[in-house]
Amino acid sequence: MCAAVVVAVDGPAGSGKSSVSKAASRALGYAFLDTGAAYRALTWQALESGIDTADAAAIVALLDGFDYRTTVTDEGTRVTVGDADVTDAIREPRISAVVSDIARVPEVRLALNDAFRRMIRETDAPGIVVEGRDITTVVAPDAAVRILLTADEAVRIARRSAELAPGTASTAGQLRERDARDAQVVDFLTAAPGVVTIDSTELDFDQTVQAVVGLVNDEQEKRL
Ligand SMILES: Nc1ncnc2c1ncn2[C@@H]1O[C@H](COP(=O)(O)OP(=O)(O)O)[C@@H](O)[C@H]1O
Ligand SMILES: Nc1ccn([C@@H]2O[C@H](COP(=O)(O)OP(=O)(O)O)[C@@H](O)[C@H]2O)c(=O)n1
Repeated sequence: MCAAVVVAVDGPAGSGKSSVSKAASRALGYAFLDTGAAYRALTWQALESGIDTADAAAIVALLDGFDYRTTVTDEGTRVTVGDADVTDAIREPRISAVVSDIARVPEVRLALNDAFRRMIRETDAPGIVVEGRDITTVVAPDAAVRILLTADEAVRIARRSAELAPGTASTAGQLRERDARDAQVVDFLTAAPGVVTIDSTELDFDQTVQAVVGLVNDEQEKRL
């Protein structure tokens, strides 16, 4: 039994899942778990090992020695695989381009989901905000608060483009293709029963964070 309040957040690429969830977790004094970082780190490991990401058997073979860790520092969360700090590398477009290959392998999802559930159980914070694609439905369907964070595609592409150096066109194509491929594996475009949709298309960043924090506070009040 997990004593922490679990806040599950799913949504498509660029909807604000990680930045909004991180800020909300800070405001609430909760821990934060970015599940996409683990899929990205395993992808980094595959590319580093010269493995074709379409080779599911080779990817599954990587799982055994996959030494994935996250460390919270004053500068933010650092992600390491073995001795390598991959915090920045896992955000590179070369990773985004093939991460969906890795995420569609059932053995990968089972292994990572087990690890995520363990991290949730072991948190010593009063709550934890967990974000990804299947948190509300598969990883933590019994979470106290379950949110689908969305925004119109054009807005998501504009936000993502503003972060990355390459032109909007390639960002747009990659984001669309990744969402389409990911949606074949898990449904993060429609809210499952009991999941609250927050559409941030017309909200600025702070308003979106406030919407998440408000939902959590409302839920906490109901439980008192
Ligand atoms: N409501 C919002 N208004 C404006 N910018 C936002 C909003 N939500 C997120 N952003 C910005 O959009 C970008 C993508 O957000 P991110 O958290 O990386 O999305 P995701 O994790 O869903 O892919 C970030 O630069 C973030 O600061
Ligand atoms: N719970 C999750 C989280 C991520 N993923 C995969 O990991 C990739 C990277 O996730 P991410 O959350 O870092 O992606 P962004 O939305 O931040 O761009 C996604 O495109 C999915 O392929 C997943 O399948 N299930």
